[in-house]
This record gives sequence, structure tokens and C-alpha cells, in this order.
Amino acid sequence: MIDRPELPPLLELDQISVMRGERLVLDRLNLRIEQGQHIAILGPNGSGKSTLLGLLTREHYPLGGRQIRVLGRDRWSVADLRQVIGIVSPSLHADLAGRETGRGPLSAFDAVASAFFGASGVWQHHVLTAEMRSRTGRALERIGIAHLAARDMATMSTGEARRVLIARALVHEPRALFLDEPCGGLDPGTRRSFLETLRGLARGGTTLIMVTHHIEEILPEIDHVVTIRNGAVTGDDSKARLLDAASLSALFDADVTLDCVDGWYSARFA
Ligand SMILES: Nc1ncnc2c1ncn2[C@@H]1O[C@H](COP(=O)(O)OP(=O)(O)OP(=O)(O)O)[C@@H](O)[C@H]1O
Repeated sequence: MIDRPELPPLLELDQISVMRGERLVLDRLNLRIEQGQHIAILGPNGSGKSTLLGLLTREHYPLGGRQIRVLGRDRWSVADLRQVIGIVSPSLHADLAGRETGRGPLSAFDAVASAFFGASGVWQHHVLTAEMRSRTGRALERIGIAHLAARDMATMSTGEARRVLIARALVHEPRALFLDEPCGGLDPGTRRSFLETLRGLARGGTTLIMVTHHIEEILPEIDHVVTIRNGAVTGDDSKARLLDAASLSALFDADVTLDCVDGWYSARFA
């Protein structure tokens, strides 16, 4: 029998605590996300989901010098991380929407291409190589917005801009995408087509880590759920085991009735 070496986990948090102001918002949180595991991180408002994301972008740091391990490594820079995990958060949209650069208003193409420089726009001193241009074009195509390449970010709908942010994360061809409330602000039709795009990425081999408090956004491809409440993991199990009325009622402090049709869940709150 061939002995295959075990793959290191994509992400490992071991007893991670974070203070914000005077508050302990993550409290000895343990989380292990395996490579290739599509996962939803579910929790009510204020449970610590965005703070968790902020650990990856180095907006927040764990107490006591503890480290978050990425692919088994304690030491990594945000630039290293981008090659492994693309991060899509609504705050980036706000940052890109009002941008002017040396080349005029920020186009979708430049919003995506500037990811190569870790910047929010392409400036005179940035040198865009042919390889970068072609990767930018491919990322826009992959997400179905090649026709928007020249459009000013400030004139885009929320749904269009959200796709630009995903294309921006995809230029690095990361193994995983970490999506913070990916459907916030989208109308029901746009949301459904956006979720279908995400499904396409999942089927194409990109691991999806979706942070949400909307059960109906959990893609059928996601088979693992982590629940967070008061800064700690309260559940970490298969979707089949964790998405039930009793667990969700406890998580959201409400009477939840759950339905599942064709792999899509929906919840009614009493
Ligand atoms: N500067 C701060 N000082 C004190 N507490 C803070 C500060 N910033 C955030 N918090 C608290 O940290 C907790 C976690 O916030 P976080 O934004 O991570 O939650 P969340 O799960 O992402 O919430 P939401 O779903 O509403 O976005 C919240 O209770 C919030 O009130």
C-alpha cells in the first residue's frame, strides 16, 4: 500500500483569543479547516465572525503572541496568504468605489489588476506586465464580467462590484476563497445568480469558506458547518448533523423551522 503524506490543514486556530477595545471578542477559539473542505461559518450578529477574518488580514492579532497556522506554517505574510486564501469582504468594496488614481476613475480592470501590488488602484509607478494583464482578463472572464472591464467602480451596482472583488481575489489563483457575508445587499435574483457563480468556483476546485448568518446562502456544495457564538466555536460538524432546527434555535436564540429542497436550506424564525 502507498503511504500518502497527510496534507496540512488550510487553516488552524488553536486557543485564539482577541480583544477589541475592552472586550474579549474571540475567546480561546479552536478551528481547523482542511484543504478542499467547503465550509460555512455561521453565527449571529456580534458573534466574532468578522474578527476572525480580521486575523487573516492582520487587522487583529491574537493575545499572548499565539499564531494562526496556514498550511502548517506559523510564519506567513499577508502577501503569502493571498496566494493561498483570497479574501472577499464588503469593506473592500467601499474602499474601491470612491477611488481616483493617476489614471482617472478606477476601472474594474484596474481594481482587479491592482491586487498584484496589494493596492486599491494602478498607479504610475506600478508596472503591469503582459502576464498580469492576461491573468486579470482571465479572472474577469471566470466570474462573468469581462464586459465590465472598463467600467468605473463608482458606477457599479452592488452585485457587479461584488463580482469584481471576487475576480480581484482570483488573480492570485488561491486554493480557497474566504467570503464574508458575500450576498449582503444583493436582491433575490442577483443573489441566486451570484450563488450559482460561487457554485461554479466550488466545482472548479476552489475551496469556499463562507461566513454568513443567512442559512439560505449555504451552497449545496458546502458539506461542513462551524457555528460561532460569543467568540467561541459551539459546533463543528457535517452540514447534515449541524443544520437542524434544535442547533439553529440555540445558535440564534429563536424558534427555527428548517426546510431543505434540492440541497438548499431555508429557515423560518418564530
Ligand atoms: N472596537 C471595539 N470595542 C469593543 N467591542 C468591539 C469593537 N469592535 C467590535 N466589537 C465587538 O466585537 C464583537 C464581535 O464583532 P464582529 O464584528 O467580529 O462580529 P460579527 O459576528 O462579524 O457580527 P456581524 O454579523 O454583525 O457582522 C461584537 O460584539 C462587537 O460589538
